[in-house]
Amino acid sequence: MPKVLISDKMDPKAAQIFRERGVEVDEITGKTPEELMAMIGDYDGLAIRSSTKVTKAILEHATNLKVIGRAGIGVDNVDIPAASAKGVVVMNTPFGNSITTAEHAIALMFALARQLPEADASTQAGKWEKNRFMGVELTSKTLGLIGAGNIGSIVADRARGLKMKVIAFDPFLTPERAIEMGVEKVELDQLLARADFITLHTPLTEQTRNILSREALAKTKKGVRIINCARGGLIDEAALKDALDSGQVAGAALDVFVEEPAKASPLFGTPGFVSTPHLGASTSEAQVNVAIQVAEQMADFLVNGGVTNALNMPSLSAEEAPRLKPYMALAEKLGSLVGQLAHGALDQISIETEGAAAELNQKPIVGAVLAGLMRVHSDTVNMVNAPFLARERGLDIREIRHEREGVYHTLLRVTVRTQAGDRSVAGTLFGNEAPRLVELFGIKVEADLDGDMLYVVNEDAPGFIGRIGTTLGESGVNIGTFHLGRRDAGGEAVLLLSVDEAVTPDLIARVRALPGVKTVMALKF
Ligand SMILES: NC(=O)C1=CN([C@@H]2O[C@H](COP(=O)(O)OP(=O)(O)OC[C@H]3O[C@@H](n4cnc5c(N)ncnc54)[C@H](O)[C@@H]3O)[C@@H](O)[C@H]2O)C=CC1
Ligand SMILES: O=C(O)C(=O)COP(=O)(O)O
Repeated sequence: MPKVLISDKMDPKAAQIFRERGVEVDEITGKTPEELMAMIGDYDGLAIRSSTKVTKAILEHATNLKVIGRAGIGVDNVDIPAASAKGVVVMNTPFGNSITTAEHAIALMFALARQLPEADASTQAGKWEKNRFMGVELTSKTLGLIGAGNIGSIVADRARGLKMKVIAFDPFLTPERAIEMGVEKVELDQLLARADFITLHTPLTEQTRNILSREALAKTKKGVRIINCARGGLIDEAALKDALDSGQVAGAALDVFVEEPAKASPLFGTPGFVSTPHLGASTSEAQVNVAIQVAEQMADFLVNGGVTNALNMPSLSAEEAPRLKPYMALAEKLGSLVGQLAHGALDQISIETEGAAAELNQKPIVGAVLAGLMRVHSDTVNMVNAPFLARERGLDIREIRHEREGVYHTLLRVTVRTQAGDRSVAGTLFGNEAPRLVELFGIKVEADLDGDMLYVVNEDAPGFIGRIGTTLGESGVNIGTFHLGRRDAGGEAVLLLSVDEAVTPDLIARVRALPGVKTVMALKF
């Protein structure tokens, strides 16, 4: 039974779903990195929010880990390259808390416009400072959206409902989408110059880090109010403090900080500054949504192999999974076959599909070919880390779909480029489910690729099959299946034998000693 650790506070629905789906679950929150390192080895899955930091060091101890599920959106607390290299799938729940977070941004915008936190504190202190708190209206003001994705577009929608003018800076926002959203697409400098309020909704990346830098803040409209419900690090906090002090920025509301938990900050106590402790996603509705989604996605993966919302591997829907399953088995076997047979460095791999195979989602097929190929050299390779490792080794990966149907109703061909030239293998599915090799290095040969096999290339000559049968018999090796193919009569012939036990070096030496034998190799599937 797969076992999952929930290491951050999560709605109880998550644990309930794991149990219902046959996944064992422990909920242990608030552990130090050292404590997490000591326990992570027991688990197949790790369910987190933003508190747990899944570092490379933790992943190194995660000997059984297959999936990390983020009950939320941002995954900047997960070292995704390290997880990918280890073959661990990382998934998030990209929509479950977006409305809630957008609402928090709007709430903070009102809090700034009407100085609600300060007015509340003053009133509850018995001061009744009616003349101290003069606000501003939102109607007709310009809201500058930095990042117009899921959350940004909900914020834009709500802001338009408040009769604000919305302008957006997002390099990936198409003009059509901007029209659909009812926003004006602008460059960052224009946004800074024009916005009365600025709200940030981008992930934290190398491009967005300090997007509101000291220089950017200096370009803002005097008296601007800024909201950040996305990620700490998007704003230079020291520069923001100075801009608040100078009055360049009239108000700033931060839900997220460079260092979290933020227990001290020069910003604290600054007039016009409002903060919440990373509460963007904290509503009961959003927490139930993300808990249910993450548990279902992780259970799907651990129990059935379904992949949804993974950040480091292609999705595989519950409908596609059964159709793709035999193709992935075929793809993995063909990848493994070329990996075992092709010698020396490979610099290019082409994965061609024809007929029915060409109509399927190609990404999982490509992932499975690469996993088969790379696993020849490492036991820890799987569909997740294979493409990553292949690219790291400089392998040029090509996907080619042929609409036409050839001799076979469905065909998958894998060709690798080696120093000795191209090497190609092809396979089909018998009865739409049984993987079958149909071509090996240009020679037609039909074979199942299963268990231990012996691969022999020899000169096609009478008597050879008898001799090899005798040699195996004398070695006490039982032949399961026997497949033959040849380029042309009297030319090069290929023999693929499945055998009931592992092929020993002694057997290889005996076969190699037979007249006419050019190559002998043990294969394993
Ligand atoms: N405070 C909280 O509790 C929560 C925070 N978040 C954070 O909100 C952020 C946004 O989430 P979503 O809207 O769901 O993400 P999304 O992926 O739907 O949208 C992000 C947008 O940022 C844009 N973008 C990327 N690079 C950019 C750049 N250099 N300049 C301008 N725009 C750029 C993208 O094109 C995309 O449209 C994430 O960082 C997420 O972690 C999400 C949920 C809760
Ligand atoms: O979903 C996100 O990106 C968030 O930042 C929410 O964080 P949380 O799960 O509340 O710690």
